[in-house]
Amino acid sequence: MVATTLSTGPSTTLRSDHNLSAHRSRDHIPTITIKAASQPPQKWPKIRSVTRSSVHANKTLDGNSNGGDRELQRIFDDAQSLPKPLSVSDLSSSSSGSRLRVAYQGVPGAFSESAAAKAYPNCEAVPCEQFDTAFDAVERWLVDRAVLPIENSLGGSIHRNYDLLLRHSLHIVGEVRLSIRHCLLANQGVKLEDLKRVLSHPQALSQCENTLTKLGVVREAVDDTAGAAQYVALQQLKDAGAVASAGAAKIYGLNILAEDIQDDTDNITRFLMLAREPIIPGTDRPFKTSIVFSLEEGPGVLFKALAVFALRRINLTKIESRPRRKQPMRLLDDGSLKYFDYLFYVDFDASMADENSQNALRHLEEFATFLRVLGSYPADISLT
Ligand SMILES: O=C(O)C(=O)C[C@]1(C(=O)O)C=C[C@@H](O)C=C1
Repeated sequence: MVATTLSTGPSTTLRSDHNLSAHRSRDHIPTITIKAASQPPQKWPKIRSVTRSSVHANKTLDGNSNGGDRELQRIFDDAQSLPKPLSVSDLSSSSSGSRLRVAYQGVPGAFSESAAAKAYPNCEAVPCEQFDTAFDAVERWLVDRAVLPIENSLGGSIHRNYDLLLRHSLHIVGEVRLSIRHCLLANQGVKLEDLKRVLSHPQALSQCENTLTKLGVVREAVDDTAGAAQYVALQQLKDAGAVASAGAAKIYGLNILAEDIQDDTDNITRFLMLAREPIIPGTDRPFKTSIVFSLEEGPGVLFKALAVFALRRINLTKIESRPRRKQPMRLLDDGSLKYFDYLFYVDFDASMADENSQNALRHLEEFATFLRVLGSYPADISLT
């Protein structure tokens, strides 16, 4: 028996136990839950330390007399296991030669899993129940990276994930763009006209708005596209379908009723790769940098902030504003009430190794009330 968690909407979470005997091939794939973060799945080495400093603190020398060689070996082993700054070469494999473990939200067959495979072709993709769990898994050294969808060409920004970037202190070390091709899946023998409801991730449902409206089905939001497919299969639903990938159809033994059902053929999602340590930015290839900042109230302040880039001919590729959660309202010096303090997330086409970028951020720092560099990383210039 495996516990599967499906969220049926923003506020309700449905937890049900399913017998996976019909799907034995997936039994071995551990999905990380919040609880599992403190009890790693058995095939992973037991992780005792969770921070860089506690890694150091745990390494004590053995004072035994016959331990000279052993001691040296241990020091050597310890040195090998200490975290090293990531370099660009770490983007496709782990420096120790072992497979990089990449956490993603969802179950096998989710688009985030494909994004992990695109970014790190030989990685071990580790399914997590929630994005928070994926972040946690990196922070607790259970995995090496997390993958996070951040924006989509049809649906726009994934706001919640912007908030997560700020709440955690992981670094952006890469990005990938993935072409998202949605299929309508159902159990064998179920026809299009039998469908009364369709389950999927809210982003996926909104990307297929036109098709689903034409079908006149009820839409039900769940945690991820592949999770929807898994649920439809496990429950052997006859009146429900799932919007998910062709890969998910294969994994969960579903039939593809319709292909490419997204509103636009070119449906692209941009994912970010996150790590505990930043990579050393280079200038040998196109780099992007992501920052977040806040500003004082006043006319033209945002204009001034953006000018620090324009003056240096730095191209901005994205700007997103989000209300500051902890301080939604505050009193200004003149006694008036300011309703929302905003955080501005900006991506620009330059590496932090460029003096030009460093000068721009130094300039911005002079008047920003808060500034954080989220990461400087190689731009994904591949065709999706
Ligand atoms: O549900 C999935 O398969 C995901 O990987 C999540 C997600 C998203 O959050 O945007 C990823 C890509 C698609 O845009 C639809 C859903």
